[in-house]
Amino acid sequence: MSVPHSPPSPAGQPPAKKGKFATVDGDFKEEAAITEPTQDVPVQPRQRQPAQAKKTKVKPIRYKKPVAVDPVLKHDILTVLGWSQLPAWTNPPSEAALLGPRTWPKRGPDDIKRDAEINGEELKPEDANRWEFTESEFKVVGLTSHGDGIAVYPLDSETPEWAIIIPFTLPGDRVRARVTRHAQYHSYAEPLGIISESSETVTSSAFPLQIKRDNSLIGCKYFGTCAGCQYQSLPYEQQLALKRWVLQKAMKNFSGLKPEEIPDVKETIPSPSQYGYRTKITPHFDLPKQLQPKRRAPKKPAPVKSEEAMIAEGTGSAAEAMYNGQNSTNGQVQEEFDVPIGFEEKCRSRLLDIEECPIATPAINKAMPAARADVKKNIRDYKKGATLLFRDCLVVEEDDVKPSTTEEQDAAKGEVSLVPTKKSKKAPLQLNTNVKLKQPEEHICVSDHSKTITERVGDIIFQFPAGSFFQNNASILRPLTDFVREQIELDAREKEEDRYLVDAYCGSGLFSLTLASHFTKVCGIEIDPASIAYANHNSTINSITNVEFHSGASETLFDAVTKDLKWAGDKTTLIVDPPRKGCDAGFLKQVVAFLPRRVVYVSCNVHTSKS
Ligand SMILES: C[S@@+](CC[C@H](N)C(=O)[O-])C[C@H]1O[C@@H](n2cnc3c(N)ncnc32)[C@H](O)[C@@H]1O
Repeated sequence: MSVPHSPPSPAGQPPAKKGKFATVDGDFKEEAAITEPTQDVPVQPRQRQPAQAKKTKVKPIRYKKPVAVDPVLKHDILTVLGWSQLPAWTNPPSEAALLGPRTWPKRGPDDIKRDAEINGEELKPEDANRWEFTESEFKVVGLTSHGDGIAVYPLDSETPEWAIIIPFTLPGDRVRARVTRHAQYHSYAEPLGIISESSETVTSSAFPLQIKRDNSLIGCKYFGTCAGCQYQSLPYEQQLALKRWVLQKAMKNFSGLKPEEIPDVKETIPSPSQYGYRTKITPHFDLPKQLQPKRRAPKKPAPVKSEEAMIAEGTGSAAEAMYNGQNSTNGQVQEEFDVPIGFEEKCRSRLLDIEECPIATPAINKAMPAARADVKKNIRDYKKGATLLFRDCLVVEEDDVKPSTTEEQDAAKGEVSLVPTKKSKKAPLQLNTNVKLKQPEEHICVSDHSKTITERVGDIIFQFPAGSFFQNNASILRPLTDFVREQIELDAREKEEDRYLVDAYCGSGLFSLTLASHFTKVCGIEIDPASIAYANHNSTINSITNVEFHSGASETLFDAVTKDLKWAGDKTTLIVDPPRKGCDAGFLKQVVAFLPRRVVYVSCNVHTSKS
């Protein structure tokens, strides 16, 4: 997560004072994906089977014409290839040139004959001339802002330098990789093994950092295959340096600021925990092909039976009966489906079966086996694939969610009524305002989107719907909110009775409530009504009385602030923490018109903090 403050000067305004930018680490190294090497160094790139051990079926390389080139990736590639290559970007090689036999190393007729023999296949005459790509050696010379290695390969005489993106590799690595996909301006390859690894001494203008792989640091058995994490093979301080470099590049290349206006990027603030910190994960699963609706056996009208009757005759739950006896255990042997439940595999569009996720909290990892087993056992009950929710939650002394009662009863009990989350159509929840954390603190895992989650940041307790946004790295929340407070630097000339804070995109009130004691009045705005209801509830349970929360789009915020609240810009601090896509242009226009005294911009995607 990047936390720059003092945003770039908006168009038409005097340049922003040269400020400081900092990154706070703690993203899901999205954040968020190796095998046994072909030779000496274990990268954990994908297991390469000895030729005789397995049938080798080389899939044809896919060519996908991209709709638009990611400008950040384009910049990273051209920095490696040299900007003299820019003309090639306006006239990219054709599909035929990319896929043509002269482009990539060829498998000769002997290879094809050998493979056919191994696979027990008959060699057809046309196969003798069939061209297929095999793997090759690549030297990695750069790194994309998303953490993938960039190698350069001579495509043909017209394109002597062509970029190959190879995940899990680092500048300085010599690797074996198999090209799997071409895009219009570069190709993707999956790593097969490291031939020689990056060394500390390697730096270049395209990659100015000194990094060195240390595979003993890898804390997850899926690292190198799962698309979730990129940097586990690097010492943590080098991961932090990489994050800072990404922010520096973004400021230089995408902020629109003149070089003299570009702020210094401070050292990345480390996350107190590097594993076991993530409080939410959402693995998913697809239905096995055999169970997908069009493949299911057509429904026959079946006599309606009671659930008890079905249980008595061993046909399981009513849901199982939907599929016309397909699920019957009545004398038939059921086909077992080992459904992968997890995250996308890097380089391949398929799911990886994840039994544990070491970056998630212990409570989440404890809950995963039973939830996974339940899905696998009851896979026939699902009509389609789904995403599972695992969310870490502090245990409160009493059950915090109570059934809806009358308003008077609720008022008498000191309860506030909350609107249901967008996804749940259930009756409004009633939350207990007397929230006491179980001592010593205990964590559980919650999977129901409509349930209430409890977290603590310093002395402040936060509750929010399990299905709504809350920062995912609990260990970094105190340093993050402290950092934001330090950046505000209220000065003595700001009268205590005249200090206002606007928290745009406030969620369930994280910044409003952790900063409220420094301001006369605080106003938070958030588009998700459920989060707003919980923000109000959070101010109640923490006895914070100088905050008000409004449900609505931040784009409409300043009308309320200037007309209704009558707060002046020069007395108001603005915190902006938008979703990954960044702020809407209308909102930014209003910020410029309002001219707040200071702005703290919290961002999880530095590349959308431009504007
Ligand atoms: C990155 S989260 C930040 C939430 C909060 N500041 C926190 O740290 O917990 C962004 C929030 O913006 C909300 N949001 C998205 N679009 C919005 C809009 N147009 N106006 C107001 N809020 C919006 C989302 O619901 C989400 O809660």
